[in-house]
Formats: sequence, structure tokens, C-alpha cells
Amino acid sequence: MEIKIERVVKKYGVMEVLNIDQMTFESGKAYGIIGPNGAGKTTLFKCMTNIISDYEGQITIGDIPVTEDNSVLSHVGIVLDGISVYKDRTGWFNIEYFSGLRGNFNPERAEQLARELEISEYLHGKVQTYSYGMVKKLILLIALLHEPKILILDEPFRGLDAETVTWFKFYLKQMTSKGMTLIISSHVRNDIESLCQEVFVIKKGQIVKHIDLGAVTDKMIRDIETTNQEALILILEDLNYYYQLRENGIIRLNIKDERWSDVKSRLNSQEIDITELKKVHILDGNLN
Ligand SMILES: Nc1ncnc2c1ncn2[C@@H]1O[C@H](COP(=O)(O)OP(=O)(O)OP(=O)(O)O)[C@@H](O)[C@H]1O
Repeated sequence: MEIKIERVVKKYGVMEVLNIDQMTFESGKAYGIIGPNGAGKTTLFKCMTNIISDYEGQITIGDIPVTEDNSVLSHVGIVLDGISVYKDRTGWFNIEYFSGLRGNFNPERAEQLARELEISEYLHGKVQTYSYGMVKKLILLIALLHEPKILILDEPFRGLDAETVTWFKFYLKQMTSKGMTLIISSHVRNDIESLCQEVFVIKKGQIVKHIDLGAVTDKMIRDIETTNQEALILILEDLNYYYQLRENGIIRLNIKDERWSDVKSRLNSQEIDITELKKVHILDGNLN
């Protein structure tokens, strides 16, 4: 299912916190939303799910404007930090209550997810006795229960233990391969790189960059300074490696560790000195 955002502007009083001209999220793809604190990521997610509806412009899910017919939201799962559950009730109460609101409670699937998330034994206890991670797992379970066609996750891995993160990433990859649309925000670049094909960078409520990670094969970028730039370029062209000439004679390379060793040994044999100034993840490299 596709989500489209068109000329959406959200203000708090006179302060404009979101101004997005155009954004499309297609079925079966995973999208990362990154940006500094206060950039507008959570506000965007709240607009997409009608938690916020007083904005200009239009957001459609499967061609239906969410503000006009919010029944389309039955296809959407969302995990937001601020989303609350009933803390003086049990985990099971919350699962039954929230899935009852959607009218499709499947107890077998709830039990299976609880086992996978390793929270089965806690679900009969009141939520107020849960740790932060356990509450997060409960919210996740509720979001995943109805097998949403679109899943929106705001910082989903924060507070989860390493095993749950591994299980969850595997689960998300499986679901997107079956056609689910995934939209995820995270301050951990590696999480975004390992899951998403496309990334939107948001600053002060606006998209400042749209990166197609699928178009990039290697995950690391290196900035290199050399005593003999001409010779290095000849080697890179000979080996067919993509490079960029940056300011001050720096060469930016997009190359895997093992290939980089090949290049270095050729440089050594020609007695060309190089200094590796910076080695960064693709996303960091693209944000400069
Ligand atoms: N209820 C509100 N009233 C007034 N301003 C708000 C409200 N909620 C959010 N804002 C403002 O909107 C802007 C965007 O906030 P938002 O929570 O969407 O950012 P974010 O990108 O999710 O940040 P973070 O990475 O810290 O979670 C911020 O300037 C914030 O102060």
C-alpha cells in the first residue's frame, strides 16, 4: 500500500514545524527518515496516522485522504515513543483492547508474537510493573498483530535488547519482501542502512536530501590524501572504481575493505604515499 504526502504544512501557532512538498512511500520498500532532534520526524508520523489532522495539504493512503476516511488506518501499524498503553491493566488487556478497536483480534497470533518477543510470561502482570523495553515490546506486538500493510516506526530499536533487535530486523525484512511498506526513523545510521532502500533527511521540517541507498553498492566511504594524485587516479580508473575529487586534492572513494587492500598494495609497489583521512558510513558521507 502506498502513502503519498502532498504540500503538507503543519504549524504550531506561528511556528512552522513541517513543510513537505512531495513524498511517496511505495509498497514493499523500506524508507528511513533521519534528522536532528526537533526536525519534525515524529510530527510527520503523527500527520500520516491522523494523530495530527490540522495541517494544510493532503496525505493519502492507497489514494484515500486520511483526514477524510480514517478507516484506511486499519492497514497501518505505528510505534511512537509517546504512544501510551493502560499501565494499570495487564499486557493482555491492552492487546485485546487495542486490537478490539480494530475489530480483528487473533489470540493465536498474539501468543506467537509474545513468544517471539519473549514477553509471554509478563503479559498477565500489570504494565506498570514492566521495564521500558518490555513496554516497548508490548507496543510493538500491538502494532504487528494485525499484519499491517504499512508499518511506521519511530526509533523502534531504542531500549530493546540485542536479541530482540536482531529478531525484529529479520521480521521487518521478511514483511517488506511480502509487500509491506516500512517507514522508520532512527538516530542509529547503521539500523537505517541495514534495512532501508531510500532515505529522506529532514531538517527544520523540510526534506533536505533524498538518498537512494539501493544505488550504492558499498557501504563505506573513504577520504584519501596522496602525494601523487595522478597515479592514484590512474590505478582507480584501471580498476574501475568510482571516485570523487573533493576540495584540497582529497579523493573520496566508495570501496570495500578487501578491495581497498588491493589498491593499497599497488600504491605501495609504486612507492606512492597515501593518508586515509576519514572512513565513514555511506549515510554520513552523503550528509556532508
Ligand atoms: N505539541 C507541540 N506544541 C508545540 N510544538 C511542538 C509540539 N510537538 C512538537 N513540537 C515542535 O515541533 C518540532 C518538531 O518536533 P518533532 O517531535 O516532530 O521532532 P523529531 O524530529 O521527532 O525530534 P526527535 O528526534 O527529538 O524525536 C519541534 O520544534 C518541537 O518543539
